[in-house]
Amino acid sequence: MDEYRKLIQEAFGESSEDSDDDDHGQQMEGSNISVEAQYVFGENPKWERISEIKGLSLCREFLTSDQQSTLLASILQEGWFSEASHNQAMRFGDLPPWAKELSTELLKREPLFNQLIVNSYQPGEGICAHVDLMRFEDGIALVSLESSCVMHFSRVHESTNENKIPVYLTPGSLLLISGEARYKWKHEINRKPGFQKWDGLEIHQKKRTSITLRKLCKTE
Ligand SMILES: O=C(O)CCC(=O)C(=O)O
Ligand SMILES: [Fe+2]
Repeated sequence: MDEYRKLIQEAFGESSEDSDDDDHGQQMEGSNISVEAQYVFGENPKWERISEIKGLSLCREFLTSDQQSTLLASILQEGWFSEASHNQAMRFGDLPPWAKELSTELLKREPLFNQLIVNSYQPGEGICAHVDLMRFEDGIALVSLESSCVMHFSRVHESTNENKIPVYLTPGSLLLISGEARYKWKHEINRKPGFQKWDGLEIHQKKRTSITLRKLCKTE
């Protein structure tokens, strides 16, 4: 489980601002994290590093199917997507309890994330290549729910369609994006017919939901 702690620290840095807070401080201590992380992830969470891209790590079985259903039910209850034309919700500051739980209980990140985006994609909908805004700190956590998809990474200055690195996101997976992966690579999801292929097979598209957690940079 040390690997898990190392990944979290690599992606989000040391627990800093709250280190004088006893509860929070303790959570980043080695043994506690092992016990709790084991409880949350089961015995063998499988972390993969995407070797071509520094700062990108993927855990395909981050959430159990029960945890995925609970999260989706919580999002549904928010009522953000009750109208078909609504496909994105953004929250700043105090996040809803389920998002806090995702961030504190599962990611062990202190201080808390204070920005949340939930994207709801119909089949065929995706997101254009982009680097997340600089007003967010390094270290972005992305949870993928419902339909599997392939997210493509390309270097910031690369304008051709070559050299894209595909990352396969199955339901319940967690992607940690930091360092070069966050600043030197763009990410995109092209769900138009023909683009969503993995292992030579086109992915059968259903609705997809993603949750991203970030921290706003401090404004001095
Ligand atoms: O939906 C996704 O998986 C990606 C979302 C994303 O890149 C973003 O909100 O910045
Ligand atoms: Fe993004």
